[in-house]
Amino acid sequence: MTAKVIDGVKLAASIREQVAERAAVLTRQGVKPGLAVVLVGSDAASQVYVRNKVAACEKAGLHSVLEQYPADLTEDALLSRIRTLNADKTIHGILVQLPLPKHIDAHRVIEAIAAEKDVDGFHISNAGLLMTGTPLFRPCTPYGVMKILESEQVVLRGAVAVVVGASNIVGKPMAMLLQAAGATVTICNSKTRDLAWHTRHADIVVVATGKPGMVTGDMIKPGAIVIDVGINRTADGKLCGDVDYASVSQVAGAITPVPGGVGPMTIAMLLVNTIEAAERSNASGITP
Ligand SMILES: Nc1nc(=O)c2c([nH]1)NC[C@@H]1CN(c3ccc(C(=O)N[C@@H](CCC(=O)O)C(=O)O)cc3)C=[N+]21
Ligand SMILES: [Mg+2]
Repeated sequence: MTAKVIDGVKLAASIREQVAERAAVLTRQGVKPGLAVVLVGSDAASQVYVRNKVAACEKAGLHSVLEQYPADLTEDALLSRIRTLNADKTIHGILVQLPLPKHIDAHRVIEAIAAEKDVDGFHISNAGLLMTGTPLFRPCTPYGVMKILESEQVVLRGAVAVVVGASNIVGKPMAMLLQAAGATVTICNSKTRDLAWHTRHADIVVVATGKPGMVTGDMIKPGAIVIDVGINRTADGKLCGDVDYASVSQVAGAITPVPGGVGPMTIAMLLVNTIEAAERSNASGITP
């Protein structure tokens, strides 16, 4: 069997079109949705990502502000910028690009973002709301994966799902969203004994480990859907995921490629979250 290759670029484009329509409605009502993206330091990959995010905003008719600071910015200075953005009525979403330099406590920074502007969904109150079944913002990458599964018409009720990787930004919220949709979810980690035993039982496998080639074709149930969240750069500068694409694509029913799978969806869902934030502030009548 050769897996269907899921086109994340195309799905992301259609979601961004819907965002553009909602942005136009809000703008006519006098509320231009705004996103602030904050980058500390000059990591090359981070610069590419934040520029892509800002470009996607402009294309969808959102207002965006890119704030770039040198790597030696103090934590206090960053917290102070966040407080200013929290109070800025033209800004509905705030994203602080991770990772942050080591001298800055990322937890403290995330908790400083107003929960109602936390379009990454990383704030503890948003994590708690997701866990208790009343999400405000769903973290963009897992949210994008859910949209992929929906567009592939994957039945989640009663399905067996395995999430490989237990990070706060992907693995754990991914498991929560799958669980809320009725799947039976196992979260595996780097210590899991016999990872293949788990993945072979799964109808849905989501891989977010940061280690290329961790999941191979022999670990996949024939026909399963495999979602590759990994983004790794090979020695020759090419992008690759965490899944061994060559072998898995011979066994899976469907697979997301890297690039062109989950990555573009992450950006599309960031725009969705920003629109939702702006719509909520408009409905509450607080913002101009
Ligand atoms: N606060 C915060 N929020 C994030 O959402 C966040 C972050 N920090 N730090 C870094 C990661 C990474 N991330 C990506 C988003 C899109 C692509 C993407 O569009 N990837 C393209 C390829 C892009 C390329 O060519 O490099 C693709 O997979 O097709 C990748 C990675 C968001 N992140
Ligand atoms: Mg740190």
